[in-house]
Amino acid sequence: MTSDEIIINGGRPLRGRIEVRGAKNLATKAMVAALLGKTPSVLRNVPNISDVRVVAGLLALHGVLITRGEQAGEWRLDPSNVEVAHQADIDAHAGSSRIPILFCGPLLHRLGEAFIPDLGGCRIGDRPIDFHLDALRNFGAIIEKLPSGISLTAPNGLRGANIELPYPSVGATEQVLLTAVLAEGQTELRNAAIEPEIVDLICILQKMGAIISMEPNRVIFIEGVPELRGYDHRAIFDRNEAASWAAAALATKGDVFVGGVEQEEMMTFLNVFRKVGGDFDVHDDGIRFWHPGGALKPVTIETDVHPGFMTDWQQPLVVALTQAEGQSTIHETVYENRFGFTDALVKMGADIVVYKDGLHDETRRVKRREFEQAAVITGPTPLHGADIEVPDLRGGFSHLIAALTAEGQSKVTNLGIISRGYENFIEKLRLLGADFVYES
Ligand SMILES: CC(=O)N[C@H]1[C@@H](OP(=O)(O)OP(=O)(O)OC[C@H]2O[C@@H](n3ccc(=O)[nH]c3=O)[C@H](O)[C@@H]2O)O[C@H](CO)[C@@H](O)[C@@H]1O
Ligand SMILES: C=C(OP(=O)(O)O)C(=O)O
Repeated sequence: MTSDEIIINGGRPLRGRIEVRGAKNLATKAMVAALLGKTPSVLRNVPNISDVRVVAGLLALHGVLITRGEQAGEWRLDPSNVEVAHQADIDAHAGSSRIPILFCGPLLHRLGEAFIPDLGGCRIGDRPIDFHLDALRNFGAIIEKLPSGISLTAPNGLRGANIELPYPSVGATEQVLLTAVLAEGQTELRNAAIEPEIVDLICILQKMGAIISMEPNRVIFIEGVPELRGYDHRAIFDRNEAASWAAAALATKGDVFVGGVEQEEMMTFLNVFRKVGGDFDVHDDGIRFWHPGGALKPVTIETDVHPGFMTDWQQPLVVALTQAEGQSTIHETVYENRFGFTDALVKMGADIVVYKDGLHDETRRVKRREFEQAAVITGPTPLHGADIEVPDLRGGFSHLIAALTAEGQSKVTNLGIISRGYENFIEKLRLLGADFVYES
């Protein structure tokens, strides 16, 4: 056995308590924001995941001194000596994560130049960066495409801009925020993403001295300031990790208290969880999710930008839907190719049909996006163990859930991808009473 695989004996409910950590989709960006400060920043509740380590490596290459605090998950980031990194060293980070694109604005402000390696992240669609590059050009950046990344300069500095995003992209909104805060003059961003992690990033930037106001209808105003200081901040909890463990509790007919989760950011997920037939109790220190017995019910879900049902939640939930009585439909409107993970579930006995051009009937005639896909899940179908390979982060977690739900033994390989976004998931499985063999 290698440390990249796990053998799971399924069919046992998950029961117990685990804690979620800070969000991958905030902590990594907060680390980049530290580059903008004149003084060191302290970030708490940082998850021990590989995406965080990738960003730490890139920051270190640019001269940021990173030290760990006494408490688990506390990081101090000192940007006093930011410097240009060697392109060859940066190249080593190519394909590792999506976060490097957010270094553009901060490095242009600090150094007047930036080299960004080719991006990684989950392969769930084309994931272009045109909105990022258009916004940066609006601020005054000059961008050159190189064989292994992009190089940027700003010979005349960066100036506030009027930007309207064609779609409320999370990354492009963060790009604009991280660039506008130190740009000269005002920036108006329209059609911005307003995910809770973006609001948390805005809180961090405000602590640093930025002036940012969130207006109705996805408009954000930023008044550039000449300098920013460091921040002290506790990262918002990871909504995706929380929803994943909740889905695991439901699919395995279990009962899991997920500590550190707050209701407000989970509202849309909680509604769906209840409609499917799961139950939950909100406490001050977390949310308990359980399967109350009886049949699960089918649902129709459309993934969307916040406050809609997040695309990252659909993959874990699909496993629970294989156990619902009747036909569920998921319309995926955020990414054009996010159902690849269902092949493994079908191999395990699920009845799932993917419609690559979307599904259009009397209830849904109009496509919201050109590339929509849909999956129809008909249940309940018993799942049986199989050898399966993790395709991407959330798909990988859904494979773990499927193996935990299935009767018999499954071997899940390529586990490393799951460490990109789930801290200590093996230990958490142990805490919840899962039956498995894993050798680190
Ligand atoms: C590290 C991180 O925070 N990842 C999250 C972030 O990804 P990420 O920030 O990459 O996702 P975006 O919100 O930018 O992407 C949404 C849509 O916009 C399109 N698009 C985006 C940028 C661009 O320049 N051009 C373009 O066409 C994408 O192809 C996609 O169809 O938000 C997604 C949507 O909530 C989540 O699934 C990811 O977990
Ligand atoms: C798609 C995801 O992440 P990334 O943008 O880092 O690939 C995710 O977290 O599910």
